Amino acid sequence: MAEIRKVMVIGAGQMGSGIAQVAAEAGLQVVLNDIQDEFIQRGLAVIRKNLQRAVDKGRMGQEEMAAVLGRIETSCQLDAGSDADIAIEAATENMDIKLGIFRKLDELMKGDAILASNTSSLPITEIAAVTRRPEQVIGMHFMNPVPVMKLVEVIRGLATSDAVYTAVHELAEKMGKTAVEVNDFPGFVSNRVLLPMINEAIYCVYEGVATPEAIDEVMKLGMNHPMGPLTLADFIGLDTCLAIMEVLYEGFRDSKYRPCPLLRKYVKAGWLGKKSGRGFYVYNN
Ligand SMILES: CC(=O)CC(=O)SCCNC(=O)CCNC(=O)[C@H](O)C(C)(C)COP(=O)(O)OP(=O)(O)OC[C@H]1O[C@@H](n2cnc3c(N)ncnc32)[C@H](O)[C@@H]1OP(=O)(O)O
Ligand SMILES: NC(=O)C1=CN([C@@H]2O[C@H](COP(=O)(O)OP(=O)(O)OC[C@H]3O[C@@H](n4cnc5c(N)ncnc54)[C@H](OP(=O)(O)O)[C@@H]3O)[C@@H](O)[C@H]2O)C=CC1
Repeated sequence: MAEIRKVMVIGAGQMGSGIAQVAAEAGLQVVLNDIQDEFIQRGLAVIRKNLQRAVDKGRMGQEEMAAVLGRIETSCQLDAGSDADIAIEAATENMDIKLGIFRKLDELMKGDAILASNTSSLPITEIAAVTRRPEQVIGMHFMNPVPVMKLVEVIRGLATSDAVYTAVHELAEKMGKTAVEVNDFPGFVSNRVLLPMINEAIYCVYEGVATPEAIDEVMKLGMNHPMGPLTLADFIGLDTCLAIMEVLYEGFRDSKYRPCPLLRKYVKAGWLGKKSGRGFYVYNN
């Protein structure tokens, strides 16, 4: 396959902005897309802040920072990235939204472009099936915060070709990450293991076993987790956590994956965690 030089990132939220940042730092041309310019500007502000911190710490020169930012073009129109070699979709965790985006990408992008999704849990095979190029569709699952976390889970859909897998594996390594190959099952590996633990921690709050602070303290001091599960849930976004639990529950039809009612209640209340200012904790963003 031809070398990947240009990337379109769809969704400028916490994941999309991080993916755009590490891609531009790796020397790739980037088009960052979202439905509203306001979200793109918010994503760019986070990228600038991260790069400025690297400059302040002497890890990056001012000129390099300007060059990285210069490689990021922005647009609210998907066709601005139609000549990119790969699209990495990081829009909201909702199947209808993702299917709509992949249908459009399939129409717009050049024939040999790879279409990747950063979905946390949704089936890659189902996303691929709405395109005319299912062998070029793949999961490229970065971890949050993208500039810091080393892993990219690379998910093969049923039809994903070996050449596309290899190209995406190499791209992840070029972006300074370690790629791990996983097959397409609900929640893949990362969230099949992580989210039931988070959901169980929420059940502990729901059932009055302990306060959120106490639960997080147990897991930090007792299990050496860098963040307690409720802080992590707030960090991921409670809407995303609920969406992942729903995919696990519906995908396996096993009651062990039922989302905690308290999680549903918080999401209905708009308590989405750090990004909305309130979840299990309160934040001054
Ligand atoms: C839901 C899914 O589909 C999959 C997922 O992503 S699940 C979530 C996976 N992520 C995790 O589990 C994260 C768990 N938490 C951690 O690893 C750590 O708490 C953390 C890396 C986020 C912060 O680390 P810390 O040591 O507690 O804090 P701190 O010292 O402030 O930060 C360490 C470094 O990370 C950087 N950093 C922290 N948060 C950051 C962010 N949001 N964006 C960019 N950089 C960040 C800091 O600038 C700092 O960099 P330097 O050392 O170069 O200065
Ligand atoms: N949060 C996490 O820890 C992780 C999340 N992921 C996955 O990454 C994806 C994004 O998550 P995250 O960044 O946290 O979510 P955010 O809510 O922070 O960002 C999603 C962004 O996508 C935008 N968006 C929605 N629909 C479209 C569309 N049709 N076209 C372009 N942009 C759109 C949203 O705009 P608006 O606000 O208007 O809806 C928002 O700006 C999800 O699939 C999630 O599961 C993967 C790994 C970790």
